[in-house]
Amino acid sequence: MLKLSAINAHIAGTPILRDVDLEIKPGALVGLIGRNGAGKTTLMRTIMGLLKPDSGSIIIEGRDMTALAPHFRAQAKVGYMPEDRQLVPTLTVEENILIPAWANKLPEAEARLAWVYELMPEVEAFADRKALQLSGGQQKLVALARAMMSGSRLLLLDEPFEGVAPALSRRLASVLHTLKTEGLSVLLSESDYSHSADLVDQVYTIERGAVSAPKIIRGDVA
Ligand SMILES: Nc1ncnc2c1ncn2[C@@H]1O[C@H](COP(=O)(O)OP(=O)(O)OP(=O)(O)O)[C@@H](O)[C@H]1O
Repeated sequence: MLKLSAINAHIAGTPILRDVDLEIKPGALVGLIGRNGAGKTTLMRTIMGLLKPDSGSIIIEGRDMTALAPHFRAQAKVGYMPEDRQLVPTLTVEENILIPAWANKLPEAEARLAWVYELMPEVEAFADRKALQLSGGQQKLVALARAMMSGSRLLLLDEPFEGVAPALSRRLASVLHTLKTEGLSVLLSESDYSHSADLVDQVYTIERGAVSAPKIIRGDVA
């Protein structure tokens, strides 16, 4: 599904990612664990094409995406939930969710929205509210819903549990579990194992921009 080979990337002249190899098999839920500043966000932004690597390759579903612009990821059915949510506060929840569909002219937007609402009926319940009227945890659910609009094959979730109250965390975990049973591949970052331990099949750790060999948690991944 996703294969990164020997990725190096810098920000403002400082090397951040160092020789990163990482693979996500179809249907796998993979953790990326590292402390603040370890490089999790930089790695996700690089996979999404928002930061161009200095060297290495990014293969998604067998296609070399290394030099391609971010919108090719949406076409390849990859969705991204940034750590800071990045909702447009003055737009409604539904408008925020539909942004990737409009921006990337995704086909079947209505069917995808229906699927998102089916998995997260609580989001449909506040679909007409402005994003700024929601709690931080509710905004995380909306950011996940928005990522799911384009991400029907692979989802990159940057610290989805960060700052989310326990009840919503459990809800988020249950949605991720359902997505996995539907065959989606997921890369999920966290600063420790507290929420991902029971969820992931495999874990990579990242420290100062270097990613360790994967640790297998569950062996049922293709
Ligand atoms: N815009 C930027 N300018 C300069 N340095 C940056 C910038 N963004 C990130 N960095 C540096 O890159 C390194 C990796 O940051 P990154 O945000 O990828 O880490 P992270 O693991 O996602 O941590 P966090 O959980 O704090 O977001 C850090 O040392 C950070 O200071």
